[in-house]
Parts: sequence; structure tokens; C-alpha cells
Amino acid sequence: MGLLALGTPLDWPETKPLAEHIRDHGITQFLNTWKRWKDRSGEGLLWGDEIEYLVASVDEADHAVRLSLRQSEILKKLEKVTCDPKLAAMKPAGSKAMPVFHPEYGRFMIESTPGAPYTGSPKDLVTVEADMRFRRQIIRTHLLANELPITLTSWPRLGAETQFTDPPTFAEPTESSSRSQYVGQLITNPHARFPTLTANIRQRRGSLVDIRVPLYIDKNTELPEGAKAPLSTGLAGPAKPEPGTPYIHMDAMGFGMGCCCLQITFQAWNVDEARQMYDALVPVAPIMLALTAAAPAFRGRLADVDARWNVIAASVDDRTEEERGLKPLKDDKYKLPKSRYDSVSLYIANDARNKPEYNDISAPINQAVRQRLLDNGLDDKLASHVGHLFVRDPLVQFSETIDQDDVESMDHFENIQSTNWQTVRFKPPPVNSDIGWRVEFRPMEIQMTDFENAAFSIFIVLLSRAIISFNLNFYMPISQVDENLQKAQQRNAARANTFHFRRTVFPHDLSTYDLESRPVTPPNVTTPPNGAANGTHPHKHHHVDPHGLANGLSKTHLDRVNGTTTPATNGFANGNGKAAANGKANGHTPGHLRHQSSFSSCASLREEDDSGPEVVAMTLDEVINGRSDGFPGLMGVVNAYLNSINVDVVTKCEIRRYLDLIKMRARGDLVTPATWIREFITSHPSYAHDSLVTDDIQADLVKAVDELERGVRPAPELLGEDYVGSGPSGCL
Ligand SMILES: Nc1ncnc2c1ncn2[C@@H]1O[C@H](COP(=O)(O)OP(=O)(O)OP(=O)(O)O)[C@@H](O)[C@H]1O
Ligand SMILES: N[C@@H](CCC(=O)O)C(=O)O
Ligand SMILES: N[C@@H](CS)C(=O)O
Repeated sequence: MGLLALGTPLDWPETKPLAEHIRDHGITQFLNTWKRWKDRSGEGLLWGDEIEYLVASVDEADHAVRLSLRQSEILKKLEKVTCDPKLAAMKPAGSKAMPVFHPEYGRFMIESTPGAPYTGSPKDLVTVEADMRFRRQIIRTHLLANELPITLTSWPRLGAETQFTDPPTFAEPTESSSRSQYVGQLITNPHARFPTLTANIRQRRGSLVDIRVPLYIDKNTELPEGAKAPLSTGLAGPAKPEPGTPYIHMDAMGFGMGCCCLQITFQAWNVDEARQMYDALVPVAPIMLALTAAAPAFRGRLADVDARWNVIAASVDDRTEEERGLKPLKDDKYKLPKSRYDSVSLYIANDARNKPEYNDISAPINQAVRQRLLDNGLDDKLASHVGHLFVRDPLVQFSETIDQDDVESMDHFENIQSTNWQTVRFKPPPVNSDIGWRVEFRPMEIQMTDFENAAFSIFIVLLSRAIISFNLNFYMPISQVDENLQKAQQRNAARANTFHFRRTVFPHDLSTYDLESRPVTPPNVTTPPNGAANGTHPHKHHHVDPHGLANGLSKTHLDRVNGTTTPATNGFANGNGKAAANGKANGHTPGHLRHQSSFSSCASLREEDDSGPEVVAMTLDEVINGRSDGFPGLMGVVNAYLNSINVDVVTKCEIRRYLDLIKMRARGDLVTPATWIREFITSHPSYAHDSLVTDDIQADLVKAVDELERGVRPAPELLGEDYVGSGPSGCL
């Protein structure tokens, strides 16, 4: 969630003339931070998740479930959680502090974060689910008896024809900040930031936002009025629906920013590591969007997409007609190919592997900003990144904070930064804090259970460790990443689509990797007792061992990175290539997903074959679980990382439960939440094959989602046979 300052918000005509002042001081603030932090190392990996919830209000008499608008009252209660001794006594053993709850855009939304960031130690990773469940439990106990905390990405009937909020709200097309014909002011968090963002986006754009999602056509679907009309404006990115495609229309920021996601923020050792991690995660973002897809319905209708991304992109699209290329540039400065909420357009690492040809899409840059940063000693890649963010205008400014102390504040910088909602965010250190350079991973959709939310968080954290430890190379042209982001949202993308991905990811020339200059073993990971470790290895090593250990890395390479390697004996991967093939894990896989689980999907890794094209089309299964040509898959590199560190047996078993979910979903053995929700809707007795999600269907869906989360409703096709809600994992 962005900057929540207090004050008197300015409307768009008042904000616009301040844009240059805000940008100018924003850059001064960034430079002050840069000077303080450019050579400084932080404490290494600390990370945290953000979980967004919708609060549902059940009306048994009407057989309807609506969005509860009691965000403020609920948050007021949740603020006191830290000092409630009864709740403190219930805190899970692994959680370091009581959780924190935050407001979000929708007046029906709550966000939670852990009270203190986690480390990357495997023991810490396995506490994440309990912490998430604790947070949900706390919310649950602060709701009314008929309210439920639900982690659905999109509320199917937001903005639909019959009442969808509790208390009832009505569209006020001449009054509300969005001017929507479907939703009223009261769906928006009343904090000045949110109505002001909404109104200023609309005013800057010069019209209401215009969101068009392809409609899922069933045999009795009545085509909406205008279905045959050509689309004049619409979604960011290349995969717009063709003219005449029937679509679901939405016209307010709340349709997008009222969606929920799962975000992960990592702290890096230093700025270079943050830039490296950012770049590596850019191509991973669409993959994880496809794998977590959970939004098949909007405004009471089934969509022909499975994910929220384009909806939010269009919901905050403040570009004028000139900027959107509909008119020649006259009053505006830039033609802007993307909305403020969209995919990353530039890689930023100062790395020889970040080649110009990978930055192959139009990414307008504020050249004055770029030049100022260059003049102050920044390199071109970072200067261009900031210059690219700073083509945008500020959207929310308070009259009290126009003049700031540029040494003590980052607010003007954050004003622009926090309204550039990209798939990955590079976050400079805050002022007056020990927090260092961070990277936020933002594409994932929220999952219905905390088991899944924990699984995806843990997977991404482990992937980030693998990226850093092995200096992985995921670079591919950004145009192909963008194509993937569009494909990721298509219906059934996880199972049916292919995605561009790089085939060779391990560094073949390690001379690009300066092992001497920094520690590469994350500080919170147990260093093997006999390990020399920590990046002080003197040798240069140039090739991945053709004989390939279980994990696809040469022994020498692992020795360099970790001080030692014991893949065959540490009980993780088994090196014989059989576990993945026969579907059985290392002889002992108790608990959840037991029937099909295997920890070491990397077991059959071979030497990467670097002949042939760099980037190829892969199924999601291949991107995650690897290919027979030696591409290890994202799971392969995660396993290789885990093989390279010491982890006790119980912790390994716990981690395996989470990784198995990812592996099996990628393989298509388990469905995505979007598929599960779509099937629930289309097989509901009240569904008339007309694409409509009625109150009746939504009521049953929301109850089912709650039951699923609590573990009282089995859904083996989504969660595996052994999912037990908050019950025991079977690993002890
Ligand atoms: N030093 C740290 N390093 C990494 N993550 C941290 C650190 N401190 C807190 N976090 C985690 O970062 C996550 C986001 O917190 P933060 O306060 O940055 O949110 P935010 O400013 O609202 O983010 P955004 O608006 O970019 O989504 C939380 O999960 C929090 O636990
Ligand atoms: N809820 C938004 C993210 C909001 C934010 O940037 O904090 C999403 O689903 O992506
Ligand atoms: N919560 C997001 C979207 S409105 C922000 O504050 O930036």
C-alpha cells in the first residue's frame, strides 16, 4: 500500500502545476538517499509478505453474500492487537512479533503483514504459514458473526446489478470520485489518498477509466449491448480484445484496486544485489501470475480471462488521449505505451548480461531526470529506470507537504514511485531507518488458503536465494516478457499456454560474477559446518560440470558458492533422476500431498545445452519443473539451492509440502484457483449457461471458499488429498 500521509488533498488542477516541483525534489531526495546508501550493505535477506483480504458479509435470509464496508471499524480494533495479552499468548512460536494490519483501496479490504520480517533460514520459512493463519484468525475474531475474511482476488459481483455491499451503496455518476455508473463513493476507503487518486486519475485522463475484459461466452450468453462496437481505448499491453469482442465493461478504479494480491518484499545486501534480483524476477513475474491466476469473474459475469492484471492496469490508466497515441502530441510530452500499473519496461542491473537487445520495447524516459542522475554519478541503467518512472505526474499531493526537507523526507520521490505499480518494484532505503535496498515482487494473485499463500511466498524467497547464490541468468527480451504477461491472463493459461523462457540459466563464464566482493551465502542460512564459504573462493570456474550432480551444478561450483556440497547425503535431492519420474519422494513423504509428492524434481538435471536459441517456448510445467534438454526449471534451481545448504529432516519435509504444491500445479495435476472458481460457478445448479454469476452462486462460492480455507471442504483437485486446513502437517 502506498504513502498514507495526512493533510488536505489537492485536486488535479491544483496538483498539475506542482508536478515539476514534486519531481525535482523527488530526485533530490533520491540522490540524498543514493549518496547515503550507494556503498552501504544492509543486513542481508529479510523479507515479508503482504496479504490482502476481502471482508464478506453473509445474509442468510437473502441467500446472498455482500462486501462488508466496515473496514474502518475493523481496523480500529485490529490496531489494538499488539497490546492484547490474550492474543499475544496465542502467537505461534515461530512468529517474532504480533502482526500488523493495514487499510487498502476498497472499503471492504484489509491487508496484513508479519509484525517483523522473516529471515531466509529454512526454519523461518516453515513458520510463515502459521503466521499467516494467525493473522487470518485475528481478523476473524474481530469480525461480526456474519462476516468472513476471504482471500478471493476479485469479488465476482462487485458493481453488478443487484446490491453487492453491506450496507447498500448506489452509483452516483455525477458525484463520486470515479463518476462510475456501477459503483458509488462508499466502496472506496475514505482516507483522502484513495478518493483523490481516483478523481485525479479520471481528471488527468480526461474521461472515466475504461476497463474491458473479454466476456466468457456460454451457450445461453446474451451478448451485451455494444459487443459489436469497435474498442476505442482499453487495456494496456498488446493482447487487447479484437474490435467487436464481447466484453465486460467497468469504469472505476475500485474494480481494479479492489482486487487482492500476494506481494513479497526482500531486502538485498546492497544495491547491486537488489538490481540483480529485480532483473531476474522480471521474467518470472508472468509465470507466477499464470500459476496463481485466481480472478475469472468481474461485475457479475464470467470473464474469458483468469487473472486481474489488465483490469487493474486499465483501472488506474491516467494517460491522456495524446499519451495513449490517439491524438498527436501537443500539450503532453510523451507517448506512453503502458498504464502506470503494468509490467516492467527496463532491466536495471549493471551486469554485462543485461544486453541492450533485451531492453527492446519503447520505454519513454524523462531525459532531464536521467541527465541529472548521470551528472550525479549514477550509471545509465539506474538513471534510465528512475527517468522512466518519472515520466509520470504525481497524483496525490497534500497542501501541507508541498515543501519538504529533502534530506529528511522521501515523500516526493515516493509520490511518483508508489504510483508506478509495476510487476517488480525496486525500493530504495527509507530515510532514518536501517532498512536497506529492497525488491518487491507484485504479480501474484492472492490464494484462497494460507497454505497456498505460504507456498508461493516460500517458493519465491527460495528462488531469490538461488538467483543470488548461483548468479542465475534469466534475461530475455522484455517484449517477450510482456507477451508472457498477456498470455498468463488467458483462460486456462497455466495448463494450455506456452511461455517464452530462457533455456540456459547458469553462468557459463563466472568471471562476470564477482565472488570476492561480497558474501554470497545468505547470512541467515546455516553455513555447513565444514564450509569455507562466504564468497572468498579464489578460483575462477568456467563451465558447468558436464557430469552434472543431481542438481545440475558442478561440484566445484557449489563448493565455490557454499563452501561445500553434500547433495547426495543431505536427504534433499537424490541425484539418481528417479524420484521425479516415479512420483515418489525420497522414500519418506508424510502428510499433505503424500500420494504424488516428490521433492527433487531437479533429480534429472543435466548439463545445459547452450546450442540453439536462447529463449524458447515452454509449457508452464517445463518452466517450473524443467526440460529434458538440461533446462533445470525454476524448481530445479530452488532444489539445487536447497541441496547446497544444511537443512534438518523435519524442516525439509515441511518445505517439501509447499514446493510440491507449486510443482503439481505447474504440471497440471492440480488446478489454479481461477479454474476451481470457474468450475464451481459453471457447475452450480443455478448457473444458466449465460455467463452470469448470480447472488445465489456467489453466496455458495464464498461459503465454499471459507470452508476450503478452514479445511472442512475437501478440494483435492486444488490442494491435494491431504490438505488439512490448520491441522497438523504430518512432518513431526
Ligand atoms: N527490512 C525489511 N526488508 C524486507 N522486507 C521488509 C523489511 N521490513 C519490512 N519488510 C516487509 O516488507 C513488506 C512490505 O512492507 P512495506 O512497509 O515496505 O510496505 P509498503 O510500503 O506498503 O509497500 P508497497 O506500497 O510497496 O506495497 C512487509 O511484509 C514487511 O514485513
Ligand atoms: N491490490 C493491488 C496492489 C495494491 C498495491 O500496490 O498495494 C493488486 O492486486 O495488485
Ligand atoms: N493500495 C495501492 C493502490 S491504491 C496504493 O496505495 O498505492
